[in-house]
Parts: sequence; C-alpha cells; structure tokens
Amino acid sequence: MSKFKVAMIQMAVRKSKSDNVAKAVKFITEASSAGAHIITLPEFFNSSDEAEPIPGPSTQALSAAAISNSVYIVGGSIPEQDGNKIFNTCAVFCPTGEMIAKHRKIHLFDIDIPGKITFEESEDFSPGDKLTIFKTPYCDVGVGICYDIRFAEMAQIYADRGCKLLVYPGEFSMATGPKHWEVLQRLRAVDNQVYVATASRARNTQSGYVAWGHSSVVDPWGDVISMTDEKESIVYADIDLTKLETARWILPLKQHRRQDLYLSSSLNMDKIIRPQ
Ligand SMILES: O=C(O)CCC(=O)C(=O)O
Repeated sequence: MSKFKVAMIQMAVRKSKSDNVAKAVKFITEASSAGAHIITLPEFFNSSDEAEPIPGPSTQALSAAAISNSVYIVGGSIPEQDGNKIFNTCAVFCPTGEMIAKHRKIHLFDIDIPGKITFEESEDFSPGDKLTIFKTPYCDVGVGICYDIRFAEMAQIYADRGCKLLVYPGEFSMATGPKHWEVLQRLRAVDNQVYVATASRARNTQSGYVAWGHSSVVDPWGDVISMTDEKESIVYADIDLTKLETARWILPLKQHRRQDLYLSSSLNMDKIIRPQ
C-alpha cells in the first residue's frame, strides 16, 4: 500500500466546544467521502479554553467518526486534563475507533518576540515527555504539535525509526507563520526524505491568537504538493511512497551520514582557522 490520500483540515474554531467538535466531524465525513485515508485536524480544534480528560466528549466523537468513516484520524489537539495538569494533546484513532496513540506536545511555546508576540504556553500547560509514532497499513507516522516542528532532532528520530510521514497539527501566528511555517516543513522533509503534513486553524482576526493558516503537504524532495491560504478548507494530497525511495536513491543521505563523528566529539581544533 504505497499510495494513499491524506486530508489536512483547516477549520475556524469558535467559542462553543460542541459546535467545534460537530464541525470537525462534518469535515472528517467530507474528507472521507473524497477518499482520504488519514485525516488530520488542527491544534486546539475543539477550543483552547476548556480542558477535558481523554477519553472525554471530544475524543469520543473522534473515535465514533473514525468508525463511521473507516479512516485514521489524527485528532489535532485538545487541552487534556490529567489530574491537576493540563497537556496539549493529540489523540489518534484507527478505523475501528481505538485510540492508537496519544501525543502530548513536548516543546512548549514560551517566547517573546519584541513588538510582535509574547506567549507563555507553560503557564497553562505541562510538557509531554514522549515521542509518538503510530502504525498504519500505509506507513508508520510520527506526530508533533506546532512548535515541535522546529526541533530537527525529533523529526530525525522519527525518520530513523522508519516513519515515512510526519504529521504536525499546528497553528503558527502572524508573527512567525509567514517566515517560518513553510520553510520548516520543507526542512523537515528534505533533511529526512519523508512526507511532512500540517493542519492549522483557519484565520480568525477576532481571536486573541490570529493563525497564519496555510495547511500543507510537502513531499520528500521538498516540494509543496498541496497548500491552502488562510481560509477554512481541506488540503488533500496523494502520497506515493515510491517518491521517498527515489529521493533516497538519488541522495543517499542516510548512508553518507558520519555518525562516528557526530556522536564522538572528534573536533579537530588544529584545523579550525581563526581570524587574526
Ligand atoms: O514556532 C512558532 O513560531 C509557532 C509555534 C506555536 O504557535 C505554537 O506552538 O503554538
């Protein structure tokens, strides 16, 4: 099964959690009717305000949607309540409705870009402590959430473990989205010779956090094969894993890696030319 279709759902998220979940299920049904096998929702697809446990109402709705549409669902993320902690969590469901993976965002977005954006995700959320891979009949898939995409090591571990598709539900803002969103996806794809796919929230200028949008799919050669603008839509892409083999055959990066040098600190100080 080297060919399959992914759908990245870019939806606008409003105040009402139940409306957001109902809308997500509607989009999943539409994407499934269009032939998608793996369907991904955006970060905080159900809202970012009110946490719930997993399983809970939002993830139960996703499980039911996976069964009724017979698809894999990468459930964007929701604020997950676990005891007195809250995590930014993506639950993944297989076509029989079982939750086959749960990724808690590892890297929390604590930044201050002067004049643009200050964000302290760790004020509300705790970080996850595990990387997450799930299996499908098509390929193994690595999961990250939004800021996780910036960390090349994580993507490399996924690729080294055999993942051929990396999926990032996300929501870059207008501060970093225009500059970094596309380039990061292309970097992760080219470095690891894998497919990279993202699903963002649609832009809502009334929201406190205005999303860049532009959900996309990038192939192992670094080409953007599908991308939308800032509005609500579904981004589809046909994945052909033979493209990945071709990219790896043309550029055998894995064979050319000098792991012996990267892991030991064989830094030849004598050869460093210092400015006079
Ligand atoms: O890395 C970025 O620039 C944006 C990340 C982000 O918005 C998030 O992780 O919520």
